[in-house]
Amino acid sequence: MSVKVNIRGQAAAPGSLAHALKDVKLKLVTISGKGGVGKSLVTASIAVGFAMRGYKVGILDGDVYGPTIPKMLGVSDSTLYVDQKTGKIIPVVGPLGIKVVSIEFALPSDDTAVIWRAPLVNQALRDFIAQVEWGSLDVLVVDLPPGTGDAPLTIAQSLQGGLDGSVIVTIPTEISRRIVLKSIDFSRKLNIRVAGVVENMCCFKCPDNGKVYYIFGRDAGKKIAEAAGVPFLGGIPIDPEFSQHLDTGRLHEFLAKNNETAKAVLSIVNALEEMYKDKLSQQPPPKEEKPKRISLLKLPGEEEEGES
Ligand SMILES: Nc1ncnc2c1ncn2[C@@H]1O[C@H](COP(=O)(O)OP(=O)(O)OP(=O)(O)O)[C@@H](O)[C@H]1O
Repeated sequence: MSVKVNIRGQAAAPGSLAHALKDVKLKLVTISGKGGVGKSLVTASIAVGFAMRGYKVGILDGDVYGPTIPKMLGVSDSTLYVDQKTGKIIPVVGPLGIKVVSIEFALPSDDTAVIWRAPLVNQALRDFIAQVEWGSLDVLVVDLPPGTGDAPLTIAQSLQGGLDGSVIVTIPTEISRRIVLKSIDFSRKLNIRVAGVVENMCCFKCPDNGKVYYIFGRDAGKKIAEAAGVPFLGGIPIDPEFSQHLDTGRLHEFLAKNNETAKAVLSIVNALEEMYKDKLSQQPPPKEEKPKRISLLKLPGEEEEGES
C-alpha cells in the first residue's frame, strides 16, 4: 500500500493531521494579525467563490474563540455527526455543498463563550483537524484565530508542510502595517507560502452620490504587500448589503449578485485559482463511500441515522 509523503519528506501516518488532509488538493489558511478585520468573511468568501466555480470545498473554522463562519453560511443550527464505522467527524454540508467544521457546532448555544486554557484549545484544534473525514476536496480554507499567538501557531504548526498558502487579511490603516508584516513573518517562519494580502474595508461607495471614500486611508494594504514582496490579491469595499447578507447566512446569495463588491471578492478568488491552477487540476482520488452517521452530541445507541 502506498503512503502519502508530505513536503518535509515524512510519511503522513494514518491518524496524523497530514493524513487527514491527504485527499485535499489545495489547503489555504487565512491569517490576520488582529481581530475584527474581516478574516472570517474573507475565509467564507474564498470558499463560496471556489464552490461557485464548481470546486469541492471545505472550511475548517479554527477561530475557536469567535466562530462566525457557520452563521455567515446559514448553518449555525447544524450538528456534527460521527461516522459509526470509522469514528470520524462528518462535516456539516452548507450551501453549494461546502463542508463545514466549526467549534460552534459543538457548543450548546450561540451565546456560549469558549473559556478554555491554551492546552485545551490546542488539543481541540488538533482533534478537529485529525478526526474530520473531509474526503476528497479541491480546496480547504482554514480560518485561524486572530493574532500570531498560541492558538493560530498550533493549527499552522500542526499542518506544517501541508499548507499551500496563506491569505493575510488587513484593513488599510497605517497601524495595521506592522501587524501585517508580523503575519507575513509568521507565515514565512512556518514555511507557508504567502499567497497574498487582502485589503478589507478598502473604501466605501456612497449610495447617494456614487463617490468613493477611502475611510481608513488609500492603498495601505497594497503598499505593504509590495514592500514585503508578496502578491496583493485585492480590496473589498465596506458594503452594508454585504454585511446584512452575512448576518442572515446568505453570503452565497450575495456573491451571486453581479454588483461591485461581489465582483471585487470574486476577483480575489480568480487570483488564487490562477496562482494554484496546477494543484487544482490534479486528478481526484477514487470516490468515497457515504458513511452511516450518529450525532456527535449523543452517546452511541441513543440515536442512529441511516444515510443522509
Ligand atoms: N467589507 C465589509 N463590508 C461590510 N461588513 C463587513 C465587511 N468586512 C467585515 N464586515 C463585518 O464586520 C464583522 C467582522 O467580520 P469578521 O467576523 O469577518 O471579522 P474577523 O476578522 O474574522 O473577526 P475575528 O478575527 O475577531 O473573529 C462582521 O459582522 C462583518 O459582517
